[in-house]
Amino acid sequence: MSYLDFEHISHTYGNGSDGQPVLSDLSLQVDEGEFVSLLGRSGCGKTTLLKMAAGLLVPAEGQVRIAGRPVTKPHERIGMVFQAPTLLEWLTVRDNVLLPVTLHGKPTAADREAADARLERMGLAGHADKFPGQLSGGQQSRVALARALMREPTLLLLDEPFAALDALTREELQEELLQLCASGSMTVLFITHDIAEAVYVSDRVVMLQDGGVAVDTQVPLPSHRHYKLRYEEPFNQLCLMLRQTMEGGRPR
Ligand SMILES: Nc1ncnc2c1ncn2[C@@H]1O[C@H](COP(=O)(O)OP(=O)(O)OP(=O)(O)O)[C@@H](O)[C@H]1O
Repeated sequence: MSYLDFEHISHTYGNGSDGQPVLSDLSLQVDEGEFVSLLGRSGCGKTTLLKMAAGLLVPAEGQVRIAGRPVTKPHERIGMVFQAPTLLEWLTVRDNVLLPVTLHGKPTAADREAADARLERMGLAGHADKFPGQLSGGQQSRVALARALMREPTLLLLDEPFAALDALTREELQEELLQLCASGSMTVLFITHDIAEAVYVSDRVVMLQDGGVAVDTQVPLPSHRHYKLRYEEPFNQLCLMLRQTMEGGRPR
């Protein structure tokens, strides 16, 4: 069943995008529990679309719906992670994870326990009382993910969350993200520039081009992912097709 709907979205920013539409009559449906990656050249409108899903930007034309309801403001069951972990340096790791709760009131002992449990799940037990500056980049990304999951979002929006990490840490975080999403109850929209990352983590890959959807393909891989899949033929064929489309070449 469709959970997140972009219906005939068109958007122009004015001066910032030279008056050209960034998105032009784009429609896209994401099912409940589906993990969809958005790929596309820099500036094609991926973040614009994500901001619309988050209720941070209203499309000039068209409508975004979550569970059938029009999105007009930020929705409380949405979790977001940005490229930079955007942690508050003056708060401890635990208090950063608690931030979505703190914004609505004083955290209870149960909230603090829940934050610690999330940190433990992300391999960060023992780091709760540290400050973000005392953590590595990968650990900070894990804290940002734990924070996004704190209020058990139904929709997780990720904007290149692992872009600044080294290749192996990035792969570890991809695995952790897949485990976190394994229950299948959370719908995920994941922006990345990395074709292999998009294919590895997703049920479906959507490529944006010229303001619309250029490719919308299911990922034909078993739902239980294992790193060896990255070296197999179906994985590489799909990566090649996406790369050729992104380069403007003809898809095979
Ligand atoms: N607030 C804004 N004001 C004006 N123009 C903007 C604004 N935000 C984005 N743009 C422009 O809209 C276009 C799409 O931006 P967007 O950030 O959605 O692209 P993107 O696909 O996420 O890019 P990247 O992969 O580089 O992050 C770009 O040309 C950008 O310069």
